[in-house]
Amino acid sequence: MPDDVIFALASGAGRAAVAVLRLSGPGTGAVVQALAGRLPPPRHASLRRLRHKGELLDEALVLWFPGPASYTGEDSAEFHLHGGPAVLAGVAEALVSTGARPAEPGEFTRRAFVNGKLDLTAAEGIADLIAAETAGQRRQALRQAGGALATLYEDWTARLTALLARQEAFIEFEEEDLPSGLDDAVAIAATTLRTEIATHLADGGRGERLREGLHIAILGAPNAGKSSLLNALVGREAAIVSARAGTTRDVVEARLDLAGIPVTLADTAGLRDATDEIEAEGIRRARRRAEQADLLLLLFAADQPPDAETLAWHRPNALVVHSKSDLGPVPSDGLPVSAHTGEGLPALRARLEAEALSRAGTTAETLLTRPRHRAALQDALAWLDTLPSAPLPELRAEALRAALRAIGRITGRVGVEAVLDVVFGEFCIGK
Ligand SMILES: Nc1nc2c(ncn2[C@@H]2O[C@H](COP(=O)(O)OP(=O)(O)OP(=O)(O)O)[C@@H](O)[C@H]2O)c(=O)[nH]1
Ligand SMILES: [K+]
Ligand SMILES: [Mg+2]
Repeated sequence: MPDDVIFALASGAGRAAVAVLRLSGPGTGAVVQALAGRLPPPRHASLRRLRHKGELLDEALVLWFPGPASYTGEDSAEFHLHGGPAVLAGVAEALVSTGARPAEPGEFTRRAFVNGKLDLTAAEGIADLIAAETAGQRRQALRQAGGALATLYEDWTARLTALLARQEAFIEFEEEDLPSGLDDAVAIAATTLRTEIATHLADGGRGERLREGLHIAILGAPNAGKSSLLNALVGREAAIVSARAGTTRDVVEARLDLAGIPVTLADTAGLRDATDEIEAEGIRRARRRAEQADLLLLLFAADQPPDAETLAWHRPNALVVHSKSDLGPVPSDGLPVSAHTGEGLPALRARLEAEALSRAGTTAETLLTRPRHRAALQDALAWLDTLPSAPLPELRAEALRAALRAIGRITGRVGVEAVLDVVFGEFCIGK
């Protein structure tokens, strides 16, 4: 258990009207007293003069949060200072001279986890909430920080623990002492659990995609109007547009918010057999980006015949867009769009929003959000899958224990020891 007092700026860096400095650790009360005199009443903002070596540093609001009813579970405090660099430097220096030290990244939340204030998924939710750029991300992060995933996984953990307890009892006691069919009951309950975990996993990666953002790449022949379309969709001149074929070389990225889902839209080099070394590298990058993208926009310009290079990218995740629709009639197999007149842009945007919503999370469900959740649940599922064919009760118990450990890795609460209490507490077998 760490007993040093840590401190950090909780508000953003830079000059500001108010800067919030946060402290945590068992010695926090003494540190606050050293700077601010007597402690304010718990959880009430009090105006205090902060002094160090006789010098006035600032007049600040001081909040005192005695543990365990604090964010970290430890004694904690906040100074709401005037947000100037000299004030912050002076207070930081004073804090260090009292023995406090600057916090490591994430250290407050880490201490909260160590003190049982939240599980790992809630801690991840808090990190995601701070990083959230769109409303969709914010909703998902808030749900996770509020314990939605923890509740789901803890429910599974509790049920697995109960199953393991029964399975252990089956091994421990003579069969005639137990209700008949107990082993079958374990098998049936395990199958139900298995189905729930499998359903949770079969989410199409929507929660992860909402957290990480969706990648859309624009592909097409040189001069198909890719850069013009990117600029039109994001409403600024993000990429260079010119009448010369082969203008774009590097992948040009712009961020978009589509129905609350963060999207990185990538403009790429026009696809063709390039002889120019730099252009050829640009086309390699375009192809690499296209391979990684969640969605492809294939551009075919009304004034050019469809090119084989772009047609080759016709895949299930590709949308056909007929660009420069102001220049003439276009086929009906795609979306007509003109970056010059704006024709078709609202329809394209609506289509992209629908595609984004179908691929990324919605607000109603509790979705897993990180590859580590997925990996651990797949591991748990694989162990549950061994149950029906495991020839011995001991092996079935081992499989249940391994599944429990896998889910315990997600929440950070492994808790396999708890099973012993359940075995001898829940089962009064009369021995
Ligand atoms: N009439 C018309 N011209 C367009 C439209 N979109 C782009 N253009 C023109 O087409 C030319 C090429 O546009 P770009 O956006 O640079 O095309 P690109 O596909 O990015 O080209 P590369 O980067 O060279 O592969 C420019 O002269 C644009 O002004 C459109 O919707 N209508
Ligand atoms: K061009
Ligand atoms: Mg371009």
